[in-house]
Amino acid sequence: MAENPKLTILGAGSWGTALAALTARNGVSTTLWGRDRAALAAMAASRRNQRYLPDIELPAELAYEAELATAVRGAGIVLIVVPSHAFAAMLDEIAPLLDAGTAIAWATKGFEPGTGRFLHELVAERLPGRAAAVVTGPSFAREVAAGLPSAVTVHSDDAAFAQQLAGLLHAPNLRAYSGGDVLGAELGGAMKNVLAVATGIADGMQLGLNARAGLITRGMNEMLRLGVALGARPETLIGLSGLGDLVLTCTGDLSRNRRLGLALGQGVAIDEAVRRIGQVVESILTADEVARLADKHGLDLPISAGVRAVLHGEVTPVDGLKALMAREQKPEYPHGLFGTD
Ligand SMILES: NC(=O)C1=CN([C@@H]2O[C@H](COP(=O)(O)OP(=O)(O)OC[C@H]3O[C@@H](n4cnc5c(N)ncnc54)[C@H](O)[C@@H]3O)[C@@H](O)[C@H]2O)C=CC1
Ligand SMILES: O=C(CO)COP(=O)(O)O
Repeated sequence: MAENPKLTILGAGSWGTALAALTARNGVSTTLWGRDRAALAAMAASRRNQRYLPDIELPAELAYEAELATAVRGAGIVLIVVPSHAFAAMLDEIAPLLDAGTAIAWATKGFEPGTGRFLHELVAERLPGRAAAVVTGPSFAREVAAGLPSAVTVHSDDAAFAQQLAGLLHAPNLRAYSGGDVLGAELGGAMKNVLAVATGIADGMQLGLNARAGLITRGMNEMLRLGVALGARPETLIGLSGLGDLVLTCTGDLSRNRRLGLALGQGVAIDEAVRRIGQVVESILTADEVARLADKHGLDLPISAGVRAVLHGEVTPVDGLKALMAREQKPEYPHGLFGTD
């Protein structure tokens, strides 16, 4: 791959725009594609993403392209940052348009809705034979775009590609690490969104700081048990993509998933809460897929299951909490630290 590959970012929401601003500021030749031509033209003219990051001035070096074929042509790396429900269709759209050597990366957090398949599985199936990497970690778009200190991680089976992409993202105020556990990195980034709803609900109900810490810790335990059952490495789950993003999203009010929980805990109806947030809230789809994976592996993940039930209106937040508190008393680690013995 070229030493200074052209980077094309697909998805001009908050995170796609923030990443594009970051790499363009880093001197990487970056093109941003979004499906909304008018919004993209307005961004090019004003150098602002008025809807998603209105306070951020975008770098003059950032290029915009509304034609998908033109956007991906000649790209060394295509980085996909659309919501998970649009991910598979995005892969199908670009498949016939990509140059032979173009590598694929994604910063989407979630699974294929309805199947529980990981996004890397979709990439391997629809764009076989290409270097592939996930970009994840605790990183609110607005803070990255504002240049506040952050850390992310890039995982790939291809160590050289993970290292190369991390190098393109690495900046004076952004530490980009790399690793080789794609599944673990994806699982943490997806599952923390569900757990953020749980802590949001507890905080919305004003249950106190002890409740929040208990939920984060037991939520981490659920992530470890599911992750290890699926083949993730425990160290990935206690790293930036798992624990790091869990802490951020469970405690930071910039999180849309946490804000959904806060609203539900305050008695707001789910449709109204989603309308107020006005951006993608991945937990709504991810909660079903976590439940599907847990069932498949015979795991009882009570916090994640409770969030799913609340999101489906099967229980109220109050009853969901009562059910969690009424569970049998038991050892903290009945099956060993990672549920492996
Ligand atoms: N915002 C953040 O701080 C972070 C977001 N992420 C992840 O990045 C992904 C994207 O999230 P955001 O940019 O935050 O969402 P957003 O709600 O800010 O923007 C979503 C964008 O996706 C576009 N979009 C929706 N459906 C599409 C389709 N079918 N085809 C093409 N584009 C489509 C929308 O037009 C919009 O530009 C999510 O999976 C999210 O979990 C990951 C890390 C940080
Ligand atoms: O993934 C994120 C930060 O790392 C963004 O979280 P939300 O999608 O909950 O806003």
